[in-house]
Amino acid sequence: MTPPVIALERVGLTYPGPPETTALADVDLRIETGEYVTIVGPSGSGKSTFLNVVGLLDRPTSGRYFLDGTDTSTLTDAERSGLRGSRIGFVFQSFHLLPHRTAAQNVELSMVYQGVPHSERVVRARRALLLVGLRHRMTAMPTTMSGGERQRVAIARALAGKPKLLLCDEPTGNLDSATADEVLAHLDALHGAGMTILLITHDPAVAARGTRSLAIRDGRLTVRAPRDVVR
Ligand SMILES: Nc1ncnc2c1ncn2[C@@H]1O[C@H](COP(=O)(O)OP(=O)(O)OP(=O)(O)O)[C@@H](O)[C@H]1O
Repeated sequence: MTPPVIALERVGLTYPGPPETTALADVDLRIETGEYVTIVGPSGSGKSTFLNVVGLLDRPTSGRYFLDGTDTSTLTDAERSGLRGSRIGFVFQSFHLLPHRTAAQNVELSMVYQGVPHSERVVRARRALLLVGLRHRMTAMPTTMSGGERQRVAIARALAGKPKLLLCDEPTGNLDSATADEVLAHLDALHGAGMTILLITHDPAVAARGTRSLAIRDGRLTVRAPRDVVR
């Protein structure tokens, strides 16, 4: 049987401080392949902390986290980095593109760390950029691109690494609402093609795009209504 992409068992994270702060408490969550899960919460509710744990950037201080069936608590930092690079694609609010590289180079360079040979990097980058509708912008510099185009490059970059999980942190936070809709439509299409997506946001309208929506408050997850009830 295929393990869930994500399984969190009573995961908690307390920052030592001072003052000591419990940012995540007793989080249980399973995300199966192909789900589109959104987590919505106000400022300070624990969204970044949650994302950092799921993205293997921070270690929980209690509980266990399985990624694709691997118990991440038993891994060294180097093993965690390797797993992160091979399984997770990140999309951030502020795009994080290299300003002096073309769209295609930005996507290609993301695969260097994974050890993908140059010729394959070129092919994969092209394919990923086509997938997000950027055939005509492959050689453009990020500074000449709109916010929506930049975010689509960032999505292409995340996809090129062939991740099992796409982790999106406020992916539309820097975009006007029409552009945000375009980017969300691309995420819908990726989900339709089978990608597993976990998206964190403070915006309930963005959260409603997921097929399963959870709320986070004071570091605790609670269930929200599914997409067709929220809309
Ligand atoms: N490095 C840290 N050390 C101590 N406390 C922290 C640290 N990072 C976050 N916190 C605290 O943990 C709690 C959760 O913070 P977190 O950044 O995860 O929330 P958030 O929902 O992402 O907020 P925002 O939407 O404003 O980014 C808050 O009380 C915050 O002050």
